[in-house]
Amino acid sequence: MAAFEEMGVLPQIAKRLEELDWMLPTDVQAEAVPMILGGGDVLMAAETGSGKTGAFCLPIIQIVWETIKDIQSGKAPTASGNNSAATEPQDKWILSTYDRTPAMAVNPEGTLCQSRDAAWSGIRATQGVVSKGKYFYEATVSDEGLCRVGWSLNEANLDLGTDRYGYGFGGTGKKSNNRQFDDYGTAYGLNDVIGCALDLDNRVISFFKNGVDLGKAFDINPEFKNKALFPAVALKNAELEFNFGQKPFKFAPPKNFVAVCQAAKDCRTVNSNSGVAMPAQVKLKANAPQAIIMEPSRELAEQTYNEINNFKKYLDAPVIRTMLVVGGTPIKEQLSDLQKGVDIIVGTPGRLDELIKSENILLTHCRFFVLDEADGLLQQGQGEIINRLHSRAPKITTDGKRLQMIVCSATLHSFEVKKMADRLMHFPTWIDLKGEDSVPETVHHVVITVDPRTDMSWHNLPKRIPTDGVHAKDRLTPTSATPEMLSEAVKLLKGEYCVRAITEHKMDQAIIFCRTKVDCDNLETYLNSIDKQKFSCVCLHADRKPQERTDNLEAFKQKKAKFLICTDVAARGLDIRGLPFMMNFTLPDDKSNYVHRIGRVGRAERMGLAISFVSNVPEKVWFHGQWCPSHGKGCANTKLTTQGGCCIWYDEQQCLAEVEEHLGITISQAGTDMKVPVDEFDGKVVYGQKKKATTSAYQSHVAQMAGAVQELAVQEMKAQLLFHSFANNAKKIFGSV
Ligand SMILES: Nc1ncnc2c1ncn2[C@@H]1O[C@H](COP(=O)(O)OP(=O)(O)OP(=O)(O)O)[C@@H](O)[C@H]1O
Repeated sequence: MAAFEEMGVLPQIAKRLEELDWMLPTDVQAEAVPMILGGGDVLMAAETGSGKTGAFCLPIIQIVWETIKDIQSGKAPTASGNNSAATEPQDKWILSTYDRTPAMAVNPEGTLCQSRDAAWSGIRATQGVVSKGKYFYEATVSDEGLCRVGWSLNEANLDLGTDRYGYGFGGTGKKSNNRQFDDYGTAYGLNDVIGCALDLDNRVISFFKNGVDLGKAFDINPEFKNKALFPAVALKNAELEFNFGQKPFKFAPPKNFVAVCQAAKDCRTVNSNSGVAMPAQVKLKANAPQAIIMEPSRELAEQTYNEINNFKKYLDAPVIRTMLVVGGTPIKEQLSDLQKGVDIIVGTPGRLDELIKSENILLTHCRFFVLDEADGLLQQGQGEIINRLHSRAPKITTDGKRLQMIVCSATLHSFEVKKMADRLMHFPTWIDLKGEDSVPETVHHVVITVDPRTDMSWHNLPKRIPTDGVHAKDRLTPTSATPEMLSEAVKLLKGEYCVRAITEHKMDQAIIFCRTKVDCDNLETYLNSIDKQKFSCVCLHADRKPQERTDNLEAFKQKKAKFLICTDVAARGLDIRGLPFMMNFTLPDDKSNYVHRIGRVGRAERMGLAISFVSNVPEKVWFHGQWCPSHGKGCANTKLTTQGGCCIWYDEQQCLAEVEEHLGITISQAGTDMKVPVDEFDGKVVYGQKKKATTSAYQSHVAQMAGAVQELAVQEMKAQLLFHSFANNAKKIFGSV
């Protein structure tokens, strides 16, 4: 418990972790938790099973709880984002975090404001100018959306230009005062720079677009002669960056005009709506979560959702409300749950996108956007949804804090992820505990070659696994070694080898990954046909109904079924405590999925064995691309894709070479007797159990350090001798030293 509290984790959360037997943070947690608590975007890459889920869930739960607690207790946030009831700086020209509408977010520096609300939001500066002088400031449109910029009195409403106290110039090319919208200048948008000129001597307001003078926009109402005018802006789903003169203007101000921040003291006024802390202006909205966590599969979303509910057990006043948003569940239920209120949402991309697009989930309060298994999400083609959600989320929250993006996976080193990070993240910190993709030491992984030319047992197997039908139209004669016959034989042998491996290692729990859904179904049929008890198994793939998927995964976790047969949908993230074995019936198409698949074992320091069956003859397999009208369901087009069909010749040896090159290792081979080569240490390992130290940790540490300590002693001795000879020589030359 102390270790997590030392990292800044709340005692209520640390108490729960102790009950979960999490005595120490894992390496990635020790790095990531303080980083995320401190704010900022984080990219974390750490081995499978290294605790990444906890690394991002714990700080998010804590910050969401603290934020809601502050808002409910009326502690107003300050521009700097902390919650002290401090006043705003009286001498600086910044955007006021108090004189604004709740949905208008401001960055801690007070120079950038943004609203993602469907309604207009407004804000004014902390200071204004009065009586005489010619003043100027610039506003740059830094994100698409609607905006009106200009000047207004303190009593103006924040929807600039909709009453007589405000004077605005909108992106639609219209000026606005007293709800009068007239054509003026030209329209403006993303990256345009609007110069706002206020001539108090002649009582005139004018605007500039990218340095071009658009002429007089308003004569200021003489009634306001002794009233201060403040820089002001109204936004609708847009973002604007202000320069009150603290840095060089992009376009020179007109002659005799000075930056508004250079106004003489007697011509400046502090915004009375600003300054001392106001009652909390930030209001919570039922369907506006503080955190959105995106997962690549419903199983992983459920798992993370359950973990969060687990971690927050002792947090109350406020209770953090969580919600699972995945496809395949009635949307009506989700809509009513959203109206009851939610603070953290865990979901899959499709359903999240649907509910956010329809504004059933609002992003106005979202301060965490998490992409778990990020490279997997990009591989699934979810990049567009990620961009869309990110663009709709405010980059600065309503209490002045920056949106935090957390991106994690065990295999993050892909160009796609780096490109996305550059595009969406704000100076992210990389927490990279393992460099390129690697396999945890707790995973023993081996390859078993499948060669129907040397192992002829496929000719007379007592039971044959149903095969995937790609050779249904081929003439297969067992005596002929045609590519088609050998390919079909590979399929038969893999079924046999799977049974052989289970028997040899007395497997009582294993995940078996197949390349296609039909392979999963065939293997399930085959194992059940041999011995429903000894080989009890369930399937997990996208063609199974959501409820069946949930039930099957639960049956496997409860050990009611010994084997979980699945496609890559389960490759990432699934956490089955102490899982001892996994098998690759066929290697995955994507080499990074190899790490994710075998990473289902060897988690939380427990040992695991991963066996991959790799054919060394080409195998004809299904490949249903976009062109397949049935997306593979009941497809019988056994032609090759090059002939408009849905099959390819799969070169598994090539896949293996890519995996080995990707990991920079040569994966050890085992024989068709399924015996796994063990070194002297491995012989003592029990898969599924924690690594037993062969000696006490201290002894093995001492043994390990002995050489280095010895070397140090020798160096120390040499240094002493050198010093004495130096001292003696110096004495001879200079007398006493
Ligand atoms: N600090 C800890 N102490 C003890 N066990 C932990 C700790 N952190 C996580 N675990 C356990 O380790 C297992 C793996 O954790 P987790 O699923 O978060 O790993 P991961 O890095 O997300 O794996 P993957 O890359 O496969 O998604 C889980 O069973 C979890 O309960």
